[in-house]
Amino acid sequence: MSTGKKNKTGKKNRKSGLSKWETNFKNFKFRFITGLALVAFSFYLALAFLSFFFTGFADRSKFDIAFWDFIKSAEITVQNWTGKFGAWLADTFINDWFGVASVSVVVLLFMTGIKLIGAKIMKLRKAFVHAALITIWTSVTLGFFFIDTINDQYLLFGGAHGYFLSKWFQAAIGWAGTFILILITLLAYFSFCFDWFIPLISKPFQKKEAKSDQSETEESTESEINVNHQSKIRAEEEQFEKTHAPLDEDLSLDRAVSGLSEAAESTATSHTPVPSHPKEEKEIVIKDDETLEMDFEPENTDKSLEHKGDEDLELKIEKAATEEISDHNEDRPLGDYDPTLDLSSYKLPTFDLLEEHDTDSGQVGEEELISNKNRIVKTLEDYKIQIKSIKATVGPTITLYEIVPAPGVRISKIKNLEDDIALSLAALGIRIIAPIPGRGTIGIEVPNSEPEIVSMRTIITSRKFQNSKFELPIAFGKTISNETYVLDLAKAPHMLVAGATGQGKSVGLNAIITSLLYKKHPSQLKFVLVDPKKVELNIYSKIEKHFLAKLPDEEESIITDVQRVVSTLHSLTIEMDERYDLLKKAHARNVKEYNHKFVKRQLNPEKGHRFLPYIVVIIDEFADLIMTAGKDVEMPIARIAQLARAVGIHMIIATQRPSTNIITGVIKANFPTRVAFKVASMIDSRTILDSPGANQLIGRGDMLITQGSDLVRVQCAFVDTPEVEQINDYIGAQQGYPSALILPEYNGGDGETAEPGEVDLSKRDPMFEEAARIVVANQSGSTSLIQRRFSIGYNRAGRIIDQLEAAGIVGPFEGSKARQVLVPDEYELEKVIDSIKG
Ligand SMILES: Nc1ncnc2c1ncn2[C@@H]1O[C@H](COP(=O)(O)OP(=O)(O)OP(=O)(O)O)[C@@H](O)[C@H]1O
Repeated sequence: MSTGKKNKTGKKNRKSGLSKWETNFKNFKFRFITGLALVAFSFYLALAFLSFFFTGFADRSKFDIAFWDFIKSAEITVQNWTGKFGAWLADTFINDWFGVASVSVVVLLFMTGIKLIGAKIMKLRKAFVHAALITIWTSVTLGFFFIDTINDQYLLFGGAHGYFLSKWFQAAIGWAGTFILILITLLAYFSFCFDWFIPLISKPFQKKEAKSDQSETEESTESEINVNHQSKIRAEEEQFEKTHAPLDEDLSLDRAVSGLSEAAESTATSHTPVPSHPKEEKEIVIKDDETLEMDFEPENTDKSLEHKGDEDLELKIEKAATEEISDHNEDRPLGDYDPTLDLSSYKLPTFDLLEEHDTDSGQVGEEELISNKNRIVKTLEDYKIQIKSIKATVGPTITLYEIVPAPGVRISKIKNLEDDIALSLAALGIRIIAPIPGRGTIGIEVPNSEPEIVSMRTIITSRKFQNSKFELPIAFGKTISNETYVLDLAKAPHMLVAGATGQGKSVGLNAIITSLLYKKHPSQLKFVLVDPKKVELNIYSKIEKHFLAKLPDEEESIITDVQRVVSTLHSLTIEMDERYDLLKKAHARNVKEYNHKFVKRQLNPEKGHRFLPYIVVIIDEFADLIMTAGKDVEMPIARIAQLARAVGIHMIIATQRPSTNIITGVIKANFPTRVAFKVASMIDSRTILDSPGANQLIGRGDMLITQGSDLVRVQCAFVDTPEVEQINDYIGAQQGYPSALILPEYNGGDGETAEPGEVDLSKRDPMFEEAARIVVANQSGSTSLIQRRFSIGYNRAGRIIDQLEAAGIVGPFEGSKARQVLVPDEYELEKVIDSIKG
């Protein structure tokens, strides 16, 4: 106790005036009062300025004396409503400095004031930069236009700054030059600051260009036709032959794959009508139709009928049919499939949705470092441990002191002094790493007296995260050496997160989701969110149509009910099996290879292939779940964890209670990446990390991460709930898919077990035959395939499968695997169908 007290007092005395002031400033009341004062002062200044415009003329002669003489003298009075001080301020700002543009000072004072009070407005740094630019520009511009009023006005519109600067410009580049400069800087400012500005001013030019392009084409087409009519016909004939040449099978399949994704760039570079986007494609084709019909049909037909009357024309009309042109274009080799074209206008969240939290805090002073070093060295000396050198690495919340002990010192001796060192430093959360793997030193981690908050914004904007080539990059925070820590969930491949209540687990989960949202397009990633507490993850329901996956007919996209969790997990195992089948058919080893082949159009969607988004399953409060559902959730989780990495399904499970009955051996064995926030006991730490340490953390996002052998201490990035809300609002406001990604339905296996004898084949589903053909063509008897292909509910698809089984087309139910198809080809199938009809 007494050591602590003494230490505290000592520290207080050592604090410089400046840091005391900083501490006060962090104090909410102090900020609030300062804010109020600034707002009040801004009003005062505004009144002073306003009054100056009316009273400045009357008061102007009084400003000629020195400031103090002016203020002190009781005889001098002014008409300005804000008295002599206000009058003097207004005169100085307006006449001596920036003229009317000085109003920006009032605005800035007001904004700073309300920001300190707690209002959420634009970033002050940004406001200052804009205000400075606007003030300088306005002052020079007014100085330029009112240059002649200098002698006969009490008011300098541009202030002395504007007057002198514009005078200097005029002398240097003349009045025309100055005028152009003023105009250009204004346009540059608008172009730089407002995204709508450049399109707005370039629009009229583009229209003209487009018009002249069109008329040129029309003209040239006409003259071409008139001048070289016969050669045009020949060209058309050749084109017809080309387009009607037998189609390569792959190409025709590719065309079906293409859907929305025709090469967009080709329209930009080529004058030939190449489809880009469905809309554009239509427009271009229609335009061509019109041109062609105009050129060939009415005019030429008529002309030839009138003047020529030969058979050529008939031939020509047929061959100039528009479909041939568009066919020709479709035959062009297609570019890569781009899954993001589904939502082509989707924009990743912008950085300004994230806050910069308290960037000024967390400076570790040299004093603190030296004092800690001395204490460490002294404690070691007290126990007769000599050291060769000591080095400090300052992290955001922790400083690592690395010691090289003198030869002959036993490492275990230092390790045993953990408590003594903690006592001498009067600090919690001291951790000794003896030795630091691969460094040959002993590390002592000491918490900083003023921990820094690592803002999510700094981590997301970091080069390391932005340039990351990881498939599923997670920006967790900063390591002890202040490096951004990014982890690839695709390689993790499953993660266990534990931490006692209030130690930063929820913030950690938000950081994980936020990182992925900042990197991935909705077509590339889906979340399955399980939140038995019902409050933590509910915030993400706004992005249901972009990033969430759920069971069919499920209303809520965030799963809170235990029974639904069980169904969802089983559904995920079905999805996993289906994905495995697809990978097998595609001869791909993992989802990355598979998607690469799909993107390169080497896989045919007609055969059931589809782009596979990553699925990240996040289960919060896993303990609650396992206590209620036990093996029912443990088994599917274990199964997914064992197998799903290759097919792009990754799990993150979080728990407050990392006891062995919750984190069972099966779970632990399949979750190699472990993240521990501060936990209550060393046993908990061992359960989660297989080593102690998590019990010695300092909380508030301090965490240990292991991906196998080594343990990394990371300060988790802080992302506050309002920021997460803003990101969700931003994404939610954009166009999404019609619904969340629908997972295969699972109904406890009931739907799959109808006895073949019970099925009446005379009451076949109208889609029976078509379904049979699809099943045989794909050689896969899966209910969800039928569900997807016909957009029908699970029950109906299940009934069709039962009928197919009764007809001997598919085999019996085989758990979560697709049924075997018993008919080898369509020829055989037709025979089966005929016999049923028979
Ligand atoms: N990375 C961080 N940086 C700074 N402060 C943090 C960080 N993470 C958490 N905190 C602080 O700790 C508080 C509790 O965090 P959080 O809500 O994540 O705890 P939790 O472990 O999820 O608790 P519970 O299990 O009860 O939900 C936060 O409100 C915040 O003030």
